[in-house]
Amino acid sequence: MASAFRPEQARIPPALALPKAISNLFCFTYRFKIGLCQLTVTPDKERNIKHARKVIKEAAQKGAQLVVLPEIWNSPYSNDSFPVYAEDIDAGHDASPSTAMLAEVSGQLKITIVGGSIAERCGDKLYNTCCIFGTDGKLKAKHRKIHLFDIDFPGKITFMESKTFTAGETPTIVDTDVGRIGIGICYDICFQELAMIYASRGAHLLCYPGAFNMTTGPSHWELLQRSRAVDNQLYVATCSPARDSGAGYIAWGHSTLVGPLGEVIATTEHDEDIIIAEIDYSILEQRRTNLPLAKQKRGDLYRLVDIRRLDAHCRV
Ligand SMILES: NC(=O)CC(=O)C(=O)O
Repeated sequence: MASAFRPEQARIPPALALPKAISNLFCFTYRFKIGLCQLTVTPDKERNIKHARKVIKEAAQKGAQLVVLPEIWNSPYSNDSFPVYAEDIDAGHDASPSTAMLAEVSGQLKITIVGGSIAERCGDKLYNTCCIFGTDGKLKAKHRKIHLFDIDFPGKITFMESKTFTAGETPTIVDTDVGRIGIGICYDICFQELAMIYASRGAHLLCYPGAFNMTTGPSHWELLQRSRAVDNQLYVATCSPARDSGAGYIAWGHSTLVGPLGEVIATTEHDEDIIIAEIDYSILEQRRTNLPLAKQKRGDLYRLVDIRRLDAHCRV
């Protein structure tokens, strides 16, 4: 069933156990294929852009209506590289060849793209930024990573994204032809409140372009995705770069789609791959009827506060 998504309908909070008769009135693209492109990334930016274009086309040929790319897919993941590869996304296509390619290809193929992330230059600041393009090739939203990856596992990995990046200030939830999508970048997945805010605003799917590593990957990557999905009763999709054992930062890989009961629907190992998997939003309603968490919450005892009034940033 593929028809236009009606964002005004999606604003209805997802507490969602909607009666079938009502949900049948909705015009979401209820069932569609998602493509998670676990790309190899090299120091050659031009090659990375060309390669991403080719792989996105392949995913679309395999039926993907929504394509997701990895975190920092056009450059190595390092504080030395971010300033060198950064692009001024708002300054037009010449200043941002990576997002120019995403705009072109999404419009040409009439697909939605959650464009992983790239280093964005804005004045004297750098951000780790995800651009979301609609089926008309237009930029629908930009998410700047809110939680910077500053961690220290002595003898294993220390990384300080805040050496180069500034943290974003705005949660991003976006209405697309393939539903209402909450966006986070990698470390953003560790913060449950962000996912809860998205769920409370009617998200069907959370997309996290990410690049976990050989320390955090084995212990946290799948666990966090399944937790965000089962706690919020929605789909969660992640997309990592493929692993390059010779790189300064070694990505874990294992891009994954998780369903609303926390079940892994599709995943892969660490090599380059395209995961094509089906999403069916009609099961959200059913799962939330089976397990009516939203109705059973004790709002008299605890409550989530949306300090930044997320609706103001919801671009439709
Ligand atoms: N790039 C990251 O933000 C990595 C991350 O979050 C991790 O835990 O690893």
